[in-house]
Amino acid sequence: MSIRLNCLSNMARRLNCNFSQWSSRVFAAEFDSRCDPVYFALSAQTPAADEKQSLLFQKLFSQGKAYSIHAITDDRIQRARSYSDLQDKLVSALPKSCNLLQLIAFHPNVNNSLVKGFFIQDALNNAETENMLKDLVKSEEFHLCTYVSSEDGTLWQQCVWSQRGKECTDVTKHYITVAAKPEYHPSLLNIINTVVFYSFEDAYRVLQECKECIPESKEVLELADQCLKNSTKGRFPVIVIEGLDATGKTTLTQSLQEILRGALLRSPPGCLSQWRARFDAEPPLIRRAFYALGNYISACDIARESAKSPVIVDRYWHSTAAYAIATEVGGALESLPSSHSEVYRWPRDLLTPDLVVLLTVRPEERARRLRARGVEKTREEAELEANNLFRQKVEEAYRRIQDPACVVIDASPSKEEVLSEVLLLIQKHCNL
Ligand SMILES: Nc1nc2c(ncn2[C@@H]2O[C@H](COP(=O)(O)OP(=O)(O)OP(=O)(O)O)[C@@H](O)[C@H]2O)c(=O)[nH]1
Ligand SMILES: Nc1ncnc2c1ncn2[C@@H]1O[C@H](COP(=O)(O)OP(=O)(O)O)[C@@H](O)[C@H]1O
Repeated sequence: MSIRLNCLSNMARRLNCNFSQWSSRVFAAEFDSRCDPVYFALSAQTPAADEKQSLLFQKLFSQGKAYSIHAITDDRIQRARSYSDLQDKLVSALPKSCNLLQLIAFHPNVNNSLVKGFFIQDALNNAETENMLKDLVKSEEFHLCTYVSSEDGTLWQQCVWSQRGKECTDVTKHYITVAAKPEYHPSLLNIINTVVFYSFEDAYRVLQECKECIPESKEVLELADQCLKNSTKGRFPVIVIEGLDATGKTTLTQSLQEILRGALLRSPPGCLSQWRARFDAEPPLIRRAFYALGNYISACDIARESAKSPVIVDRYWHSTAAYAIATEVGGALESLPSSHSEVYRWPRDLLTPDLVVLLTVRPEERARRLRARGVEKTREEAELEANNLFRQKVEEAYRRIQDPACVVIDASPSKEEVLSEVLLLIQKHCNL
């Protein structure tokens, strides 16, 4: 089967669907964030013998008809929001006979090359599925493919894409081949300046790009404009208390404020509280940029207050980075970036605290305290409750952040015991 690449590339260019971005990528179809994805790639030529394809066939293509769909717009805000909307639409509209997998298309070892989409297995080969997907493609900038096996059992991808209602009628097929498992889980390519931000400018730029679609961004940017980008810490110590919900941060920080006669601050700062729920509803790119700017605005308050007294902060950059990394990185705990990875690097332009204390509590004790407190959990905390692996990833990401690293404290004992241990720590680290 000769592949008419030239024709396809010309057509792709005409349809603003840069074909080469697909043919040179590896695809990772993830059944469950707890196990390794299945990796495959497109091949312009049919390899002589590809016995491994039968494994691929078993895992991905033997469950009825298969499709893949990706948002292809170059606008990262629109792509992030389209992906989030697409997920909601697929979950609600796909026939029950379908199995929905996350599908990542990426260039191995190229940061930010990752395009997220979905792989759909339709066990009953339901015509309704294809019609529903084609309707989706007609309304958005999506790249829709179907997968077919020919008489000799080889697997092919047929691309059917649309440019807002103009469906391409000429389909071309590409041979699918098994791809080697990359050195790192592909989600690691999507962390730096996509879900974790290492400079004020990078976070600020994301919200600037949101001004049209999220008007509240303008007010957040105005507050960020008022903060000094490189806030310099005053002469008094700055102590950050970190930990999952219900580890005792609020209780401890209030006691520390009284005893040290200090200022008690938090991130995101109170001035952003009114918009928190609004940005929590946005995809990670936007949400994490919001929390990142919250840290810079808090840093401005910390700089001012630390000129007058010790400052205690309830959550700061460790929370922002740990939750973002743990949410983004799929696969087992081992998939997390290694301890020396640059993703754990403190932002050079963010005020650095003198001491960061990470409170840890046994899961059952934490659950007891959450119940006792009775406060509504954030979506992320509900996820922590349900997903032990996610909780382990958040805690491990906290521990891997350096400069400054967390000092880990077992916060299971009584409030008084935890308080006295942390006071000793502060005395030792901050000469207070
Ligand atoms: N503060 C903060 N929270 C984040 C961030 N990223 C995600 N979150 C979520 O927001 C939740 C905590 O929000 P907070 O306002 O700190 O709630 P809280 O009442 O201080 O939580 P606890 O005091 O830990 O119970 C976390 O459990 C995460 O689910 C971040 O960068 N900063
Ligand atoms: N050391 C402790 N031992 C027992 N209960 C605690 C302790 N610290 C806090 N609590 C209780 O656990 C619940 C959660 O504490 P809180 O300070 O709100 O945690 P966080 O701010 O980390 O979410 C509260 O009801 C609080 O009274």
